[in-house]
Amino acid sequence: MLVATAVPVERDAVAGALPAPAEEVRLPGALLCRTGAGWDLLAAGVGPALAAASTAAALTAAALAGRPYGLVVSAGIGGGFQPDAPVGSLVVADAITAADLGAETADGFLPVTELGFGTVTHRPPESAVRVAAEALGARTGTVLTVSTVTGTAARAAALRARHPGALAEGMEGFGVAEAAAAHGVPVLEIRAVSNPVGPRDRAAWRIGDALAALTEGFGKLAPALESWNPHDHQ
Ligand SMILES: O=C(O)c1cccc(C(=O)CC[C@H]2O[C@@H](n3cnc4c(=O)[nH]cnc43)[C@H](O)[C@@H]2O)c1
Repeated sequence: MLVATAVPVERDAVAGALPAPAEEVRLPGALLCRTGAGWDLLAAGVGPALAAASTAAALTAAALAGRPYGLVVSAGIGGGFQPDAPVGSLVVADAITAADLGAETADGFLPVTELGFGTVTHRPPESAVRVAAEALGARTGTVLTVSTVTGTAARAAALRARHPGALAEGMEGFGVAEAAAAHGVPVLEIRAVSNPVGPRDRAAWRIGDALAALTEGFGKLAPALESWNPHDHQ
């Protein structure tokens, strides 16, 4: 299993739930933290492009070593749409959607798929989403990937109008999912809500609480996913 977070403090929060010792493995474009429990952890960088590049490097290295990953988990803190995803709660993505990948037109936003390109949504295996959500006691819904953190009520409302099932937003999930899809590896995204999506209010961030939720969550998630069959993709 590969867990891709954005920054080292998120990676370390996940590592806090897994058995030591951890060994560092330097790869071209990625520094893997290998736990003794079959989980490789990667601080893949902030934003979808760097997260995709780093995750792809780790996936390629594993494939070339003849030990391909069975699952990639994009994990980290994120913004929660209120009131459905309160600060401190965990969200499991049933859809990982690039919310700002497209074109702005006089008639509104057009996703790249309507321009004839690529994809804007990856859907994690239903069975893995179910197992993860039950283990975590988390809600499931769309997690949006944005390149610009939402900072106004108007933008939050526009995103919710376009994606009524959205519970959270982050900046890496879609990039990690693109890399996983290119390797034919299933993907999950887990967000621990550190702040509400909406008007910028740094005083309202609860990063420590979200990181603690991530550690507590992975303590339950890891054993649950270890018994998930990666060949059962439904
Ligand atoms: O300066 C701000 O107003 C601001 C608000 C929220 C987050 C940031 C970041 O720079 C953190 C980006 C980092 O954390 C994840 N994250 C956390 N909260 C959000 C959010 O509300 N929307 C999108 N991403 C968020 C993200 O995945 C990055 O890794 C700054």
